[in-house]
Amino acid sequence: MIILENIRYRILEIEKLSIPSGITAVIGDNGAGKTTFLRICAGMDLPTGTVTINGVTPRECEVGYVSEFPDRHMIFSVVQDEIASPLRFSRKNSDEVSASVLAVAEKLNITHLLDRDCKTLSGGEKMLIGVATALVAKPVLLVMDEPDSHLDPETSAELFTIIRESGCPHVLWSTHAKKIIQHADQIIELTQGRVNES
Ligand SMILES: Nc1ncnc2c1ncn2[C@@H]1O[C@H](COP(=O)(O)OP(=O)(O)OP(=O)(O)O)[C@@H](O)[C@H]1O
Repeated sequence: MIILENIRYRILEIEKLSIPSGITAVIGDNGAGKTTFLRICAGMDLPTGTVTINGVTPRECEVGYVSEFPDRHMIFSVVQDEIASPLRFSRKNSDEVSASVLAVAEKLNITHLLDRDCKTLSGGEKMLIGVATALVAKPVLLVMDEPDSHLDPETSAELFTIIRESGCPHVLWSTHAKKIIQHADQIIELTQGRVNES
């Protein structure tokens, strides 16, 4: 369970919100606060109030974050090094890193991209590399900020199935795509920084 209490941060004002496990679609108009909400859930920004994921703060557990603009956050030149980065930074041994990178690349059907230069990828390919990099360390929370804005509907639907099958306990998926919203386990709708009660 993700629990937010007494949150005040920029546009956000959330008294109490409990998010069960599963895929949660985060929706709302432009400027409603979706990215701000995702960033505090991921522990990237620290609000007034508390955010916990299964009883601990986001910074005390493994969180994978996929930005709306994943190429802005890529730090390595070659795709496989980029995907490997969370594991290398946590000093996993190289055999384990290689096996995990290959496994996540196979799941996302991107093995043909592993040797490519990140700069040469299309927008959709960069998004899939961002998802692979976020998933490789088996996060307890996967946060994705409008991944479908760069993906064609078919790839977006495939991504939904892959994420569902990944076994990641908590997924926050900001989206405007009706199909994703329909298939999510729950929906959080934001209006000017507040959660709509439904
Ligand atoms: N660093 C910041 N400082 C001050 N205000 C900010 C900052 N970042 C975002 N905002 C404002 O907070 C509001 C919510 O922004 P946010 O990016 O969370 O919305 P969003 O729902 O993700 O929007 P979109 O769908 O357009 O991406 C906007 O009015 C935005 O201008």
